Amino acid sequence: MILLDGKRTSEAIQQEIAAEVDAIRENGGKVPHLAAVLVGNDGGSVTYVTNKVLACERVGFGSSLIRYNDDVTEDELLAKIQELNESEEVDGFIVQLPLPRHINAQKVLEAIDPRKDVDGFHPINVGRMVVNLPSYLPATPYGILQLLERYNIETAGKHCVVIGRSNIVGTPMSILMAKGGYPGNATVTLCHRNTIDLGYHTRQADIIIVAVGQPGLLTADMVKEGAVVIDVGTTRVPDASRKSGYRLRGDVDFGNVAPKCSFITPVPGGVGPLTIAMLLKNTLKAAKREVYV
Ligand SMILES: Nc1nc(=O)c2c([nH]1)NC[C@@H]1CN(c3ccc(C(=O)N[C@@H](CCC(=O)O)C(=O)O)cc3)C=[N+]21
Repeated sequence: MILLDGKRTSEAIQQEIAAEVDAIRENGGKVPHLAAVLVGNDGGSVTYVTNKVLACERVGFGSSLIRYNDDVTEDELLAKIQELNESEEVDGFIVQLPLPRHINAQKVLEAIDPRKDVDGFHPINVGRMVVNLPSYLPATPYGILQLLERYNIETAGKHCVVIGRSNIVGTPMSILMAKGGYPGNATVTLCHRNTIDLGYHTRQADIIIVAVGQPGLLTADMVKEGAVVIDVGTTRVPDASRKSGYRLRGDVDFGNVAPKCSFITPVPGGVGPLTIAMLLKNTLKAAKREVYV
């Protein structure tokens, strides 16, 4: 069993990005700038956005964090997005999800200029991804592709079972794994809450990618010997023995599943850190006008 070290892989990618930023600066260019819009005080969201801003500093990007209370109006948010769309300084920005219920998240995402949509959530970027046009890939699936590639995991002709059909992970992941090229060329099954007998599907899988947010969903009896298991879940569960009062749990029963695997990601330290690295990568591409020329 080989642990897919997301933290180390993320650091390697961030070093590559930092080297490019140094080169841009030495050539008198403008360093990339990422802005993040955060609404409310949800613990997870604050942690992720803070990590994103810290990562920007590490690689030499400019960054700004724009915070609002839960009671911000949709119009206020849309006005800020307009400003970020027009900003000469900001190359890319994200609006952290989830948003409060009184705000139409889809409307907000569609207000983002696709050229600055470094999350890759705008329907234009999703559509371009599907038909193989240059686009910003959503950071979590993009990070998983990097992990497969950097560990030289064979995907062609393999049976890949994706569990979860969210817009930001499961659905794009299933599409990307089925595409031509490496990593890709897999035979893909997309499972979700209406799937009958999930284990029937997962037991046939060479690669399982689980993105549900249900701690311990994937158990050892559901996994074939030698499978590759990618755990996207990061649910906070109460833990009185921790200073923080919680710990992170993935969607995989790691202790029992890991011994059966050829490769497996831990939580924390697996997919999460890659998500941040690939957001930076997309911001670098935005600054270099690589996607939309
Ligand atoms: N517009 C938008 N874009 C996102 O990319 C987005 C979002 N909204 N909303 C929430 C989800 C979740 N997400 C994570 C990012 C990093 C970690 C991460 O770094 N996790 C660390 C641990 C962090 C900790 O200690 O809590 C790890 O797994 O090792 C996890 C989850 C991005 N998301």
